[in-house]
Amino acid sequence: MRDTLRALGLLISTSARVAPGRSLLVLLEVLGSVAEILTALWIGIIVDGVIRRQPDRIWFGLVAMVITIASGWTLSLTGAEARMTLSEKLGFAFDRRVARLNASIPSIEHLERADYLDQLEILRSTRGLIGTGLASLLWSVNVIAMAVASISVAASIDPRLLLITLSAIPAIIGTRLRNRWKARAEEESALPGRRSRQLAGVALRPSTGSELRAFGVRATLGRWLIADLDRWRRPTLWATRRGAITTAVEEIIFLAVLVAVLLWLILQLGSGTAAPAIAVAVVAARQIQWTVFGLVGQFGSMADILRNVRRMIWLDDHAATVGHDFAGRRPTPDRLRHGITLDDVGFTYHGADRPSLDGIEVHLPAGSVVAVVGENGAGKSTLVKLLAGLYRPSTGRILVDGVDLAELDVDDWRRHLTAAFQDHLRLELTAQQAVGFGDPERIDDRDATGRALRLAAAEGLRKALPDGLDTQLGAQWHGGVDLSGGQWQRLALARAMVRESPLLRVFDEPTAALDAQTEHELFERYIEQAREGVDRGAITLLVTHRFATVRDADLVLVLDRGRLIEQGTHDALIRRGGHYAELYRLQSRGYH
Ligand SMILES: Nc1ncnc2c1ncn2[C@@H]1O[C@H](COP(=O)(O)OP(=O)(O)OP(=O)(O)O)[C@@H](O)[C@H]1O
Repeated sequence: MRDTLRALGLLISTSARVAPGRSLLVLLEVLGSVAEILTALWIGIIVDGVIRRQPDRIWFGLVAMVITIASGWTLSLTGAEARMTLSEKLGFAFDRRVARLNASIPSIEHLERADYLDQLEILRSTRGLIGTGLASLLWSVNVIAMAVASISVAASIDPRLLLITLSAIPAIIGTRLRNRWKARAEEESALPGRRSRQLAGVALRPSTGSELRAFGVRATLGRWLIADLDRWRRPTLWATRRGAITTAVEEIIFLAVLVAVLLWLILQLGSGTAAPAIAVAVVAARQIQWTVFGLVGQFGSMADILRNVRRMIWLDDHAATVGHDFAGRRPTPDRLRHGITLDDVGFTYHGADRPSLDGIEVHLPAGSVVAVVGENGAGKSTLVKLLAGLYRPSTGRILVDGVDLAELDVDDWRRHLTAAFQDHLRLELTAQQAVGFGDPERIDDRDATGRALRLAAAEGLRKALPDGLDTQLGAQWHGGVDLSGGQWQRLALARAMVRESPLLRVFDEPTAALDAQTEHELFERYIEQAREGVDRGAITLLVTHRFATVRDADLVLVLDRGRLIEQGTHDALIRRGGHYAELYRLQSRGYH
């Protein structure tokens, strides 16, 4: 109930904010249709005037009816126009709200959570429904008014007609069932809906097209896509079919009740003079049916809308919970004096049954170059993401010069770091923008981009592009050029070099698509860069699989299945003759 009230509040406040005038004008449509109810009253007066042979009553009824119909139409048309515009504006407002919400969450966890993505998918597939929320809410007032009016009219004709309202009971039960089925169908469709869009995307992307063709799996993918589309539509079809059956049953019950009540009336009134009374009773009975079913149906629609507004609130609440973990407001210092300390840090991904990082205790000294090595799945990227503030540790703390990272303003912290990730962005913009993205304030700064390209050893790439930095990237755009995997990676590296004086630079296997020699050269450049930032205490953290590259690092961290098993300089670790020394020996043998 509390959730429903919150949903109603959100609906009304958002409507009042995005279209205050139209939110009021929508009421005219309601007034218009309430006015039309009066038509029944005027007909009654006209009929009465005819029976009693009173021309004044007949004229009064006729004039009142014409005025009512004309004003009802005018009000309805004005209100309907307002309703349509309001629906659009409200729908857009909620779409924007979802987009803003997604962008505002500081963590990336929500983008990996199936339940969050499912709710988003449902909101996407029911897009537009929420837009009709306020109009539908006001229409409910109208439907209630009509129901009260028609029930009162019926009661004044013959109280036995009220028995017809009993047919609302199966309609209420049916509506509740239909809503439950619909909600279940929405939940069940979300996952196959997301998957079918993903499969369709895979089939259409040029980067995946070659693998699909090379493996000859296009037909298989097509079959899976059809199966997922089927799984996506089936729950809705099932709910619709069962819904139609319950509606038919309700209609039959209603007809049975109607016939029974009318027979009772007819048998008691007898024949002849009772004909007009029976006609009025039939009209009143139809009116009751219309309003009762309208009322129940209206509550069904409102339940649909509110269910989706509640989903939005669920997303809001999720964002607020995540926001709570990122509520720190302290500014990031301009230089590191001591360094970054990981104090018993552990991290478990949402839904995972074991931690990806466990009990990490290490100090990254200010001004150092730190290398992180370990086998696939050891937890290297997770560590980098924790340091970048993309997740918060599940246990322990990360201390930046003794201050918990959670206490720092996350946006300010990110302004003080720069990163190149393994799964880097392929920004299909101009080359200038794709690099300039590394510092939002310098997206169009050509000097900054030129410097960053030099530092990333990617100047050759600029020369190779037909329009230099103005070249549109991506073959799917007019005049766009595609790049090789290594070239994209160099752009990502250059992007990480745009920000001039970061406190933390993280490179998470940014050179995996480059050859070992190039990686080595680049790593030497990183070290040069790191030495330049030494007076700021800047830390450079490099994740790599190639051990030869990390020899010059000040500190090497060796991760194994989420635990930090060794740390020290390359020489110290080799002397120690442990896991690192063993892996280094194996790799050196492999390369020579
Ligand atoms: N989003 C996620 N949800 C659940 N588990 C995850 C997620 N990302 C990674 N993991 C798990 O966490 C563990 C550590 O992954 P991580 O990506 O940090 O390893 P890594 O050392 O960087 O591996 P690689 O060298 O292959 O990049 C792995 O067992 C992985 O399956």
